[in-house]
Amino acid sequence: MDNLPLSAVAVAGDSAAIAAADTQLPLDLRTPLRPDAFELDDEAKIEAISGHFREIMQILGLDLSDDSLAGTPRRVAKMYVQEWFRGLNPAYRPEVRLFENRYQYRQMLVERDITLFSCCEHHFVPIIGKAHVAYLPGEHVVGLSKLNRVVQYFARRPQVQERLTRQIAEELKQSLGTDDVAVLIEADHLCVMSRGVNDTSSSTLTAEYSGAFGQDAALRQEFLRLIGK
Ligand SMILES: Nc1nc2c(ncn2[C@@H]2O[C@H](COP(=O)(O)OP(=O)(O)OP(=O)(O)O)[C@@H](O)[C@H]2O)c(=O)[nH]1
Ligand SMILES: [Zn+2]
Repeated sequence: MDNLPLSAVAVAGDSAAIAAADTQLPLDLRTPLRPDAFELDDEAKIEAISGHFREIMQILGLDLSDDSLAGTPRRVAKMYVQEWFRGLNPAYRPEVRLFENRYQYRQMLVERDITLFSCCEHHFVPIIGKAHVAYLPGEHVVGLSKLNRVVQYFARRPQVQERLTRQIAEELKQSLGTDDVAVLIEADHLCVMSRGVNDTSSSTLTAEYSGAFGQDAALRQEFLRLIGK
């Protein structure tokens, strides 16, 4: 399995109907995935990726018999499947539990400075930043940690920041049962910082305002004030 060619991985799922990811999102917001994306289980993916990463290291001229390098292919494969790209798998989509809004809290609720760790899908290097999300509660409120979990689920994929921002907003709208949602992401892209233009001071801000946040400039201003912008 270690050296399973990529073509074999591709052929494996051609005919099977696989639980698709992101079916709750509009087509244009879904992360582009192959139909056979979940044919291999996590362990099989780790084995296959280890083999390919070993080849990459060998091509670079690294001696894999060295103690420090020997375990790297498997370490990288585990990191990809179990951590960095965990959010590709709909099995890990967080369950967002709602509670009755028993105190009739009607003002905006903001969860700010949510740690965001993602991966640039163009260069496969980290995107590191913060997400701020807000919503206006109706009859229900959400457990706070679920807001962080939704951010993390979509962040743990190969991403572009624009799609990440809109995926989070759309998921929150659906799971909270309201259009009144705001998402703002500020992030550093290692592809900009460490290579190419090598700019270590610029950062990228993206925002999505829907429902009342889209219509009411004062509400948007209040959100920006609360997150310190
Ligand atoms: N819009 C957008 N672009 C991104 C994001 N992450 C990386 N990029 C950009 O994707 C672009 C890829 O452009 P290419 O010209 O194909 O790649 P490249 O030759 O490596 O480009 P340079 O980074 O300019 O060296 C670069 O301009 C990146 O800065 C993102 O989240 N959103
Ligand atoms: Zn990049």
